[in-house]
Amino acid sequence: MSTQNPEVLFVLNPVSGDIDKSELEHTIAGICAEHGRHARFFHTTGEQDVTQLERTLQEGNYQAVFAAGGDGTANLVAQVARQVAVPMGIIPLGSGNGLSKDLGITQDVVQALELVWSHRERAIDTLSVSGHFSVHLADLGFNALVVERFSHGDTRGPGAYVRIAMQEFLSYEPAVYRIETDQETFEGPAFMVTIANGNTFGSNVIINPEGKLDDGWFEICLIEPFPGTAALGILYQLYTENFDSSAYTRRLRCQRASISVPGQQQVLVQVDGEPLTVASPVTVEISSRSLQVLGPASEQVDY
Ligand SMILES: Nc1ncnc2c1ncn2[C@@H]1O[C@H](COP(=O)(O)OP(=O)(O)OP(=O)(O)O)[C@@H](O)[C@H]1O
Repeated sequence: MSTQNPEVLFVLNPVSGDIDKSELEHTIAGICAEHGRHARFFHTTGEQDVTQLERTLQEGNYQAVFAAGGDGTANLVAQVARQVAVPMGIIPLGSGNGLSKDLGITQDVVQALELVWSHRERAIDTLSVSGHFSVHLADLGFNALVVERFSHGDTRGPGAYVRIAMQEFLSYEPAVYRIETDQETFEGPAFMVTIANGNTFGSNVIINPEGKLDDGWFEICLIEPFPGTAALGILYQLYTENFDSSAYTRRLRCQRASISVPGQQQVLVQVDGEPLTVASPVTVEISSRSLQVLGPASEQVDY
């Protein structure tokens, strides 16, 4: 169907966040039409989405592309949007929606749709984690294991993370990591090692409070092993509250890094919520201001 109105593509993930999205297309299309935009939809399948989305964006003439899902959907849209140079926004419809929170995007779906006609466009950094695109947070260690278990479970939503974390914690043994960055070297045990472009996990844990999405740097945030007496409090904080004042946190700020687990050929890494097994060492590189994003027009936050 041809239209005079600028077209906006919405990438809908039908399974994200355990949210029923059956009425959503109708709502989005109606609100967009009221504001002189023509909404089109791309439904993710979980298979070949990068290739299919790239083709869809190349064949169309889209003013913007919106990820309507969680952080995995935002990662998919970001890697393709960057490739085809179309700005992206996020309609938060996942379990955690960490990147949308870092961008100051409201978690109210209808309000977030205002980004279609009222926004501030900015360029943010992106990362390559052993060749895998990351725009938000990746990690090795405990959280990667929880994400991997979560991905095999049949329940989505934040409650499932907490339940799995509690189960896994009881038998978890922190590994020893060797981290070489362009600034310094660290070697020692860690409970988890987060590679942070952004600040905040979907659970609202601020793992990297000083990080900025557009400063050309990323942070490696370590949570070092903690005594058993502190365990429950830390675990609770990690999945429910801010975690920026812990005595067990260390940060390495850098532009390049290599992370290995001595004695292991392969390691489990979660990248923007997706679990992957990659060869050790894990290499991390930054592409400065390589992705155009649409944040709130009123947003004063310096990200
Ligand atoms: N049609 C589909 N059927 C099954 N899985 C899908 C489908 N479309 C996408 N996926 C999978 O959904 C996952 C991404 O979900 P997403 O991260 O957006 O939501 P979430 O995990 O609920 O939220 P968050 O990451 O914010 O916690 C990817 O693993 C992707 O392969």
